[in-house]
Amino acid sequence: MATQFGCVKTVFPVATINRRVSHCETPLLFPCRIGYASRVSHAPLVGVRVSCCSNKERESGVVLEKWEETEKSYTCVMKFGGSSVANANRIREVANLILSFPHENPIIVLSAMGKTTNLLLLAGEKAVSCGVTNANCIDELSNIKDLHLRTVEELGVDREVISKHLEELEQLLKGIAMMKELTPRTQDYLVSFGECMSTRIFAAYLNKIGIKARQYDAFELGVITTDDFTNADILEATYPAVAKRLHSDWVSDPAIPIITGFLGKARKSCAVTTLGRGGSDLTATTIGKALGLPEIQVWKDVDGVLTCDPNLCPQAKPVPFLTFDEAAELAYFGAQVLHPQSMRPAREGDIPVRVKNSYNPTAPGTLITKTRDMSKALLTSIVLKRNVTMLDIVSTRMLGQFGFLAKVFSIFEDLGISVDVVATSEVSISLTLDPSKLWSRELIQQELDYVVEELEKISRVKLLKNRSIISLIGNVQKSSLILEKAFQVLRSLGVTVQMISQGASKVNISLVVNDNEAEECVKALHNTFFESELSELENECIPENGSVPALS
Ligand SMILES: Nc1ncnc2c1ncn2[C@@H]1O[C@H](COP(=O)(O)OP(=O)(O)O)[C@@H](O)[C@H]1O
Ligand SMILES: N[C@@H](CC(=O)OP(=O)(O)O)C(=O)O
Repeated sequence: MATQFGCVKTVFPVATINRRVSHCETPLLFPCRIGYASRVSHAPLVGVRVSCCSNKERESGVVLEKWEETEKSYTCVMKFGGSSVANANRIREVANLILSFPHENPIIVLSAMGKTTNLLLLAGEKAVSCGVTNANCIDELSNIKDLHLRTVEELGVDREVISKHLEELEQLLKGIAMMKELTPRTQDYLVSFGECMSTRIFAAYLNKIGIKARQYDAFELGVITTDDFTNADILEATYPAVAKRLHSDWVSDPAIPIITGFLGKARKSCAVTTLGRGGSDLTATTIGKALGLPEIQVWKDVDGVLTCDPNLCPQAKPVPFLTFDEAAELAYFGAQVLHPQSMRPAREGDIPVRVKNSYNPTAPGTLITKTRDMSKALLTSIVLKRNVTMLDIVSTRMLGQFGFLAKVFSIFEDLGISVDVVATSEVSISLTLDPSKLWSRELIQQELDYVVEELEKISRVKLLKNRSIISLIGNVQKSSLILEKAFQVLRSLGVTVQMISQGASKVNISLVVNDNEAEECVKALHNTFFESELSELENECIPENGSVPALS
């Protein structure tokens, strides 16, 4: 698969090329075989290619260097989620999909097969109370074993590639049963088996069919994180470490890297960490930034980012273009399709992210870039976050008292609780708390009790549970029109909005309503903004004749 290139005669300045590729108006990056080396890359300048350096580019007068013969290096990251590699058949299809881009040298990031992460979490929970002798009989363990052993058999690869992991997994569950506890650290180690096995199977399969591949565990590759088990943050040291390792392996022995998504290594304890559910997207964008690659692809089971969760609105349509800000907001406010932090490295590296469907590779997908033409955009997507807790906090002191907001937020900071949506007046604040922080049931009540107790020292507090945030992501320059339409819909449903907030990012308007009304609201809003005839005119939708991004 590695393509040798002829003698490269000219090269354009790194920054120019980087800018040109990243800002490529046409989203077709693959056919545009521009030499690429990135100013954000931590890798040495390699892989410069010139097969299609157009005249236009030459005329820009930036021919600077002569290069010796170079071998092509990595060209993009392709991340495949659990649904894309759910069984042997899917693995074959993904391998074919990768092969269908013969001129690319991708870096592959994989999630665990299918629902393996959920099964591992359930197995861990059961192990806590099942007793040591029953630990090897946990149903979820059997399901995981069946799936992985069946897959290696069907693919015709040696079961040795995962047999040690399956044995160790069983031992680990026995250990949890013996200890009768599952700490966040152990939980991360437990779920890491999913990605460790899927990548080993995939790499073995590629090698079997003659494509040279090399498996990497992210925690050995240089993905360094905080010690916040179950939700670790990637640290800066990751970028040079990953770039150095992947680059030197490429130079010494080129092979397609198959890397575990979702996992990292804690800086202090050196234990395995996870990046939060759906964290493989973040692994992909991190690697893309580390190597300064021209494109990051995340392959899912939907035709890109949609106008709404398709489980909620089956009529949801793909959104062809998004900005990093829109995608980040959408992910942060609960759209499962992207990990909330995944846009950060892509934005920092200014690397386009393409969301594609591995079940329907010819669908154009969604292209996420720094900027896009917003002149026709009204609403991009509607996102629902359920089971949110809202706090109404009214100062008991006099009007004009300064420092009230600071005191309130310092209480949240002390408790490590994130706040999602905020609306303030001089003497009152309404805010919603991030439910992902409220991880275990007992802790929720404890935490909330403590928050209220602390806040009551300076204010009157009303705690309102079972609320939902409906986020309207789009062109907030047109907020009057968005709100006019939205409130018409909500009024016709007889729904009272309890809080409204326009994000500083200027791409999001959040509305808080009761949980039991939220779904109906989202469906009606989606119908008005995306399904009616008028909405076709006001919103950007995929054109029928498809002048939208496509892969070569
Ligand atoms: N706005 C949205 N656009 C696309 N998919 C969404 C959206 N909101 C929720 N989803 C759900 O996200 C799923 C894809 O995300 P995920 O399951 O994390 O993919 P993968 O495991 O393949 O990485 C879809 O199957 C869909 O049900
Ligand atoms: N396997 C992990 C990480 C991940 O990113 O998965 P997926 O790409 O299937 O959402 C999870 O389920 O959270």
